[in-house]
Amino acid sequence: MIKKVLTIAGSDSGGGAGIQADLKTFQELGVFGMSAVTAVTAQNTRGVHGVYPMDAAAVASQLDAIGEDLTPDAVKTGMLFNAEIIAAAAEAINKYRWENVVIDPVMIAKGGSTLLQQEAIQAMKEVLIPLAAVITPNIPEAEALTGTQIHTEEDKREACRILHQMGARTCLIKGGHEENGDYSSDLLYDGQAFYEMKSPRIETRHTHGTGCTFSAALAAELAAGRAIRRAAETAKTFIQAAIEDTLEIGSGHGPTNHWAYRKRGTGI
Ligand SMILES: Nc1ncnc2c1ncn2[C@@H]1O[C@H](COP(=O)(O)OP(=O)(O)OP(=O)(O)O)[C@@H](O)[C@H]1O
Ligand SMILES: Cc1ncc(CO)c(N)n1
Repeated sequence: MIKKVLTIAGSDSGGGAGIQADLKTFQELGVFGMSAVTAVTAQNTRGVHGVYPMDAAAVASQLDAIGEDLTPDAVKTGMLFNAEIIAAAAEAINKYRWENVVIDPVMIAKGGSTLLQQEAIQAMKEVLIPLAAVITPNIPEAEALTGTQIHTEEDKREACRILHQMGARTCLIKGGHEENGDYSSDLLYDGQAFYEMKSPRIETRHTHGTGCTFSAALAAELAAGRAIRRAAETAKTFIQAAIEDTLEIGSGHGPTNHWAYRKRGTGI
């Protein structure tokens, strides 16, 4: 049976993040990708030139079109931009009873551009986080959502506990932004136990779209029926390969290599 995964996210004209990263990742992991576009961004490896959000009604209409015909086995959200679009996403998830919901609470692009309005953070906490099978913040996003500061391992654990109390069934804080030089370590908490996934930090500037790619891989694996830890481990292996096997595209922060994981597995 073909598994279907829906991404509700923004378009990245540069092809490395957003909807484009999600659909490429879904394809690589053997699931059928679908998308509801929340915003069009004009972006390349040097930065964001423009952000053009969709009307929330246009997002709702895309979600209804999918919901009436093509039940997804997992859903991921990325850039949602404002409270109205967050409400439209939450409404569809509730209405169609979609499961395996991965919330990647995208807020700011690596160059500093706003991908989520500050005043929408409250809406994310109230209507979206309670629907999350997994939430995958990076460290600044976890800080913004919990109102804490994360410096130590214990700070990360505390942020995970808070996000779990807010209603996310699993919290997975990504360590790409950590100051610690040797490892990139992600922390998973399911309300009972902590589970750390650690990989050697790769020295590179080509990390555009790492978060989108990671959460898309996680959603694809959940759709395929994997348990959360196993899905997260595959997502970690997928992103490690994608960063390591660099493409050297563009003059700024280039995209990751979405086909590196498959290439390694099959010897292509
Ligand atoms: N230099 C690196 N070496 C190894 N792994 C990395 C590196 N940078 C990020 N990662 C991994 O990539 C995944 C995404 O983490 P990150 O914290 O970069 O997400 P993000 O900030 O949301 O990304 P983006 O906003 O660019 O989409 C995590 O699994 C993290 O451990
Ligand atoms: C559209 C979009 N979504 C997410 C990110 C975060 O990487 C980005 N840069 N652009």
